[in-house]
Amino acid sequence: MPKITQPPPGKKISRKQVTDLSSSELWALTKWTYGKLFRYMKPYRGRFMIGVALGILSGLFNAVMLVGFKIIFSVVLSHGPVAQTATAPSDLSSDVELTHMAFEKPVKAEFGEVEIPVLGKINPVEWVLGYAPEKAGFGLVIAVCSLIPLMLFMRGFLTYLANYSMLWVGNKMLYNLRNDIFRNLLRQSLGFYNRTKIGDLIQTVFNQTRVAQTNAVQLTSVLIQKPVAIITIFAYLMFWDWFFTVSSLIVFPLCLGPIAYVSRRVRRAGSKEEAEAGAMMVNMHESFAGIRVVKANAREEYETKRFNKSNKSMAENIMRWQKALEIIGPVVETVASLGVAAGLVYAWHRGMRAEDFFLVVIALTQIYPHAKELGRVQILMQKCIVASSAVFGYLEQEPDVKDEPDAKKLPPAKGAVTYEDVSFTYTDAKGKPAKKAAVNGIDLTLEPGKFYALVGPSGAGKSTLFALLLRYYDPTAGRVLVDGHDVRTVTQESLRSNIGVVNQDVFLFHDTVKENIRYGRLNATDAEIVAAAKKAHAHDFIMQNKDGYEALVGDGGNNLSGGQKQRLSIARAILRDAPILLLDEATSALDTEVERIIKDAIHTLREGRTVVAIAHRFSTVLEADQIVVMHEGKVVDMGTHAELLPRCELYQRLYQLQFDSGHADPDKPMKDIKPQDLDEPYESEAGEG
Ligand SMILES: Nc1ncnc2c1ncn2[C@@H]1O[C@H](COP(=O)(O)OP(=O)(O)OP(=O)(O)O)[C@@H](O)[C@H]1O
Repeated sequence: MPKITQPPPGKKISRKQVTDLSSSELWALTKWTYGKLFRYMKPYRGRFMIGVALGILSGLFNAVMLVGFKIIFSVVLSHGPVAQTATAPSDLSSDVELTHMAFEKPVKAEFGEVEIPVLGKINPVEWVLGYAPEKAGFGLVIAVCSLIPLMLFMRGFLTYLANYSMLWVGNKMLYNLRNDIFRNLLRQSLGFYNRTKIGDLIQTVFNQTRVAQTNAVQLTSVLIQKPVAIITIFAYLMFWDWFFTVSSLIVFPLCLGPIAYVSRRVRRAGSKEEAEAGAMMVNMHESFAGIRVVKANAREEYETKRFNKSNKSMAENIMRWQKALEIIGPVVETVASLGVAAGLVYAWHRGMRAEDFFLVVIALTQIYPHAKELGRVQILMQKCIVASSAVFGYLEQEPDVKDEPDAKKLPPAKGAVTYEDVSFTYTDAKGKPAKKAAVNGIDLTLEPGKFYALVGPSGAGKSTLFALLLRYYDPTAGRVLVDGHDVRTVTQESLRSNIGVVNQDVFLFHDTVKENIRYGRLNATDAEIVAAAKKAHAHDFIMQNKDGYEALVGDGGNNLSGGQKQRLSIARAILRDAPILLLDEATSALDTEVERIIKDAIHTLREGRTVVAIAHRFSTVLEADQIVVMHEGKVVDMGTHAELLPRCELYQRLYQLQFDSGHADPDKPMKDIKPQDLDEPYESEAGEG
C-alpha cells in the first residue's frame, strides 16, 4: 500500500480512512495539514508566538503554584519550630516527630522554612518579616492564604491570555480561510457545480473551516501548554520524592485507559454525526431551494421524514459521544482515587506529614486535567485532518475553466460570434465523459447586430452553444471566437461583460427591486436603473408597490409573478448594455399581455446588438434575421423562415408539429418537442448550415 502523505487532489479524506492510517501515515498527513494551516497563521505569527510563549509560561506557572502551596502549608499547617533533624532520633518523643524522623528528606529546622527545587532551603517568611517568628499569627495566616486565589488568578490569567492570543489568530485564520474558499468555489466551472452537491459546499465553507481552525488552534495550545504543565509538575514531584512520583506513574496510565476507550467511541459517533450533518445540510438546501417542487408534489411530509432521519441519527450520535464524554470524569476519578488511596498507604509507611501528602495530591490532581486534554490530541488531530482535507481539497482545486496566464481583456466587442468545428461532451458526476457529444462539429458564424433564433428539438444542443460562448465550459474540440478572439485567450470577466443573458429561469436575489436590477451593472446610478426598468416595461408594476424600487422581491423573487421576474431580468440585461445578448426564451406560456411586453423589450434590446435567442415561439422565430436549425448536436440548416420552410425537412416538421398539435397560435411555445416526436427518425444533415 502506498503511503498516504496528503489527500488526493480535490478529494476528501473520511474519518474512517484517518482512523485506519498507520502512525507514520497519520504523522505525514498531520504535517501536510499543519503545513497548509500554518500558511494561514503566518501573517499573524507575532501574535501566535506570543500565544506560544504565554502557553509555556502558564505551564511553568504550575511549578510556581506548587512552591507557593508548599510555603502556604508550611506556614499555616506547621506548628512551631522543630529544631531537630533526622540525625537526632533520641530527642524525639511525639508521634509527629517520629514521622519526621522516618521521612528521609531533611526536616525543617525553622518555622516557615521550605526546601525548593533549585533554590534549596529558604525561609520566605523571614524574608518578608525580617525575622523568623516561632509560630504563625492570624495576620500572617490570612496574608499567606490570600496567596491561593492570587496564584490561581495568575495562572488563569496567563492561560486566558495564551488562549486569547491563539483564538485571535484562529479567528483571523478562519476569516481568511472562509473568504479564500468561497472565492475559489466561485471560480469553479459549471462542470464542477454539476458534479457537486451545494449542501456539501455550504457545509464545507461554513462548518469544516471552523472545525479545521478550532482543532488546529486547540491542538497547538494543547501540544504546547499541556506537556509543559505536566513535565513541570512531574519534575517538581520527582525532586521532592522520586519514589512516590514514579509509583504514581503506574496509576497514570490507568487513568489514560478509560480516556482512550472513550475517545474511540467519541470518534466513531462524531464521525457519524458529521456525515449526518452533511446529509442534513444537503436535504435542507434542496427542500428550501426546491420549495415549489416540494409543494407542487405535496412532498412536505416526505421531506420532513428525510430530514427527521438525519436529524434523529445526528441527535443519537451527539447523545452517544456526550454520554461517553460525561462518563470519562467519574471513571477517571475512581481510578485516580485508587492512586490517592495507595498514596495514603505509602504516606503512612514513609511517615509523611499531612501537609506534604496534601501537596502531592494537589500536584497529582493538577496533572489530571492536563493529561485529559493531552489524551484528546489524537481526536483533535483526526478532526483537523478530516476537515482540512475537505477545506483544502476545495481551496486548492484548480477550476476546469480558467484564464490563461497571458489572457487579455476583450475590448468592447462588435458582436461577431464564430463557432469553428466545435464539439463538446459533458462529463458525469464522476468526471466520466457522456457517451454522446452534446454538440458535434459545429461551424456557425453569427454577424454583429443581427438577430438569430436557435430552434430544434429538446436536447439538440442549443443551450450548450450558449454555455460554450460564455465559456462555462471549454470545447472538447474546435474554437469559439468573439470578434476573432478565441474566448480561451481573453479573461472570463471581460468576455462575460460583453455578453448579456436573459434566462428563462430568472434568478432574483433576496433584495430590493433596485438592487436586483443593479446586479447587471454595479456602478449604475438610480436614474439609469429606472430608465432600464422603463425600457423593460417593468417600471409600472414596480411603482404599483408602495415601496417601489425599494420593495423586496422575496427569496428567489417569490413575491413576483413569472412575467414580472422576466421583466426585471430584461431590465438587468438592458442595464448591462452588452453588445451580445443571449436570450433563452421562456417555454412556459405567459399571458398575452406579458408576451407582448417582453417582445417589445426584446425589440429595444436587439437594437445595435447581436441577439441569439433559443426560440420557443414561432413569433420570435419569424422575427429573426436568421434561423439556426439544430438537431442532435449539429447545425442542420440556417436561413430565413421563407428559405427554410421549403428546403429544410426538420424545420418543416418542427413547424408542422407546432400547428398539428393544435398550437395554431404562433405565439404559443413550440416547447418540449423531442426527437421522437418527429414522424420518422430524422437523419441529420450536418454541414448544411
Ligand atoms: N449539465 C449537463 N450534464 C450532462 N449532460 C448535459 C448537461 N446539459 C445538457 N446535457 C446534455 O447535452 C445534450 C444537449 O443539451 P442542451 O441543453 O444543450 O439541449 P437544448 O437543445 O438546449 O435542449 P432544451 O431545449 O431541452 O433546453 C442533451 O443530450 C443533454 O442531455
